[in-house]
Amino acid sequence: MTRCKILGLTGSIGMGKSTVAGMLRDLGVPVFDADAAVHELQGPGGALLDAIEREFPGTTGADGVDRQQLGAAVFGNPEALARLERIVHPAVAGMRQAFLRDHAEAPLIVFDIPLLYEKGGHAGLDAVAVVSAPAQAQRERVLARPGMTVEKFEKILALQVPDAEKRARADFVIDTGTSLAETREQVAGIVEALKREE
Ligand SMILES: CC(C)(COP(=O)(O)OP(=O)(O)OC[C@H]1O[C@@H](n2cnc3c(N)ncnc32)[C@H](O)[C@@H]1O)[C@@H](O)C(=O)NCCC(=O)NCCS
Ligand SMILES: Nc1ncnc2c1ncn2[C@@H]1O[C@H](COP(=O)(O)OP(=O)(O)OP(=O)(O)O)[C@@H](O)[C@H]1O
Repeated sequence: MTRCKILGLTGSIGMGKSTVAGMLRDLGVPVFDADAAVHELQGPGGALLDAIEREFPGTTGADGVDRQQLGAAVFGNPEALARLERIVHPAVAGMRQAFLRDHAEAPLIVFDIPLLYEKGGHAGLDAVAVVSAPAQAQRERVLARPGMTVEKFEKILALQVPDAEKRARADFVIDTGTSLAETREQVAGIVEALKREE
């Protein structure tokens, strides 16, 4: 039996990573979603609420973490963000290992990791795919989201490895500046190539 292959999926804010992750799931590929893991850990009854409340008093409640408030505390404050990451990242890594154990029989699995290049999460990956679109499309998508401001968007962009660098480092670039059908075709091509490869 050959070992299960692991593809890392990443991309900057608004580049279409969640949409592409959905396309991969439609093709039957198990996808571990790091963002969903964070939401679970920070949601109602989440395992990290006590630790977050101790470090950032007043940012949690019955509904879990107040993401607007915690985001305001950490985006633009590197020291605070580092404190939050020390709480969140080890817990996410544990969930990822459990997912891998649960899907060890699959020929291909995907780790959807928004901050793969920022936080150096390459270990153990066979390849990385970066989801990318022109900067103008990214900006329009992000600013259309409820609760997003130009200021918040720019703070987040400043924290992320530039798209051009991600593209240069990736094994595959998935273009989401085109139609959904064209993107779906690219995704299917990558899945086939990885499954074929020894
Ligand atoms: C501060 C929090 C609560 C804000 O939540 P909110 O729903 O407002 O934003 P969201 O999580 O959707 O992030 C918005 C954008 O910021 C980026 N971002 C989030 N955390 C970080 C970070 N630590 N470093 C750089 N960019 C980040 C995301 O990739 C995304 O592009 C949340 O981002 C968080 O807990 N971050 C720390 C944990 C982490 O590193 N998560 C990233 C996925 S593992
Ligand atoms: N060809 C395409 N491929 C992917 N998404 C597309 C495409 N064309 C338009 N879109 C739209 O762009 C948006 C991308 O949002 P999505 O939530 O997938 O981004 P994301 O990278 O996961 O964002 P974030 O990192 O901020 O969570 C969606 O509304 C999607 O419908």
